[in-house]
Amino acid sequence: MKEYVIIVAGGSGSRMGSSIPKQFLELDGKPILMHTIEAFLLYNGAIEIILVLPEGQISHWEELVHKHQFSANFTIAKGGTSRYASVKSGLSKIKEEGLVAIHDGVRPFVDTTVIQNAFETAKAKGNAITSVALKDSIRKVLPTGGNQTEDRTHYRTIQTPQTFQSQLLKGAYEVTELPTFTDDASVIEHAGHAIHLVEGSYENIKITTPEDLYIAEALLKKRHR
Ligand SMILES: Nc1ccn([C@@H]2O[C@H](COP(=O)(O)OP(=O)(O)OP(=O)(O)O)[C@@H](O)[C@H]2O)c(=O)n1
Ligand SMILES: C[C@](O)(CO)[C@H](O)COP(=O)(O)O
Repeated sequence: MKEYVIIVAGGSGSRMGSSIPKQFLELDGKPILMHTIEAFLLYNGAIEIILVLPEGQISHWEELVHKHQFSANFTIAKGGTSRYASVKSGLSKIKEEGLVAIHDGVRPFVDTTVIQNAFETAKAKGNAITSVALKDSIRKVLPTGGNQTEDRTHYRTIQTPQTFQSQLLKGAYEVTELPTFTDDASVIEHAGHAIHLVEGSYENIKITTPEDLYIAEALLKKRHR
């Protein structure tokens, strides 16, 4: 079955507060987004890559590709004003049926085992959503004020890749966008499908706020040892 990955990098990175979108910040002398692309090429050198970029940053990306002599093949799609709109734009580039992984451009430490497991489960069950167990205790903040303890074994932290049979995902993305959608699992759940969780990795961090860059540097150092 044909394999695609839509790498969503259409955001502005407001929580990072950097002068350029965080997906273009350098780690080990190379933009974060290039590390993410390479992680998928390591899994499958022939995977079809769709890269979703902010419309106003496409020429900046092209300059970076030139500067770093980055030779990967990819199709560019224009990002939207929400993650949902960006994924939808990426999906419009898929013409042939297959399996599609949706992955955050700012999760460069995803490894081959996680990607492979997600594709295999999606092939068998229709979808595969990577997740990890919570490490901290959690409390629920009540609308009436106050808070109460919750059993953390009832919860999982959700990551990407989130992988799907392409027709199933395209169908689900025809529904109206809800403000509560923060990932693709929510979209297909809303369309009535059961979600299949697969194991992610604690190293598969989403680079979101400035301190995540220190964690990213440490993870890179560990990999180079
Ligand atoms: N309109 C958007 C918003 C987000 N994303 C992508 O979705 C991923 C996860 O989103 P997040 O970490 O929230 O990125 P930003 O939206 O850029 O960050 P922030 O919410 O801090 O502004 C990122 O790779 C981001 O580029 C996207 O493609 N299009
Ligand atoms: C898709 C995601 O990375 C799963 O954890 C997350 O939902 C993205 O959320 P964000 O608010 O766009 O960072």
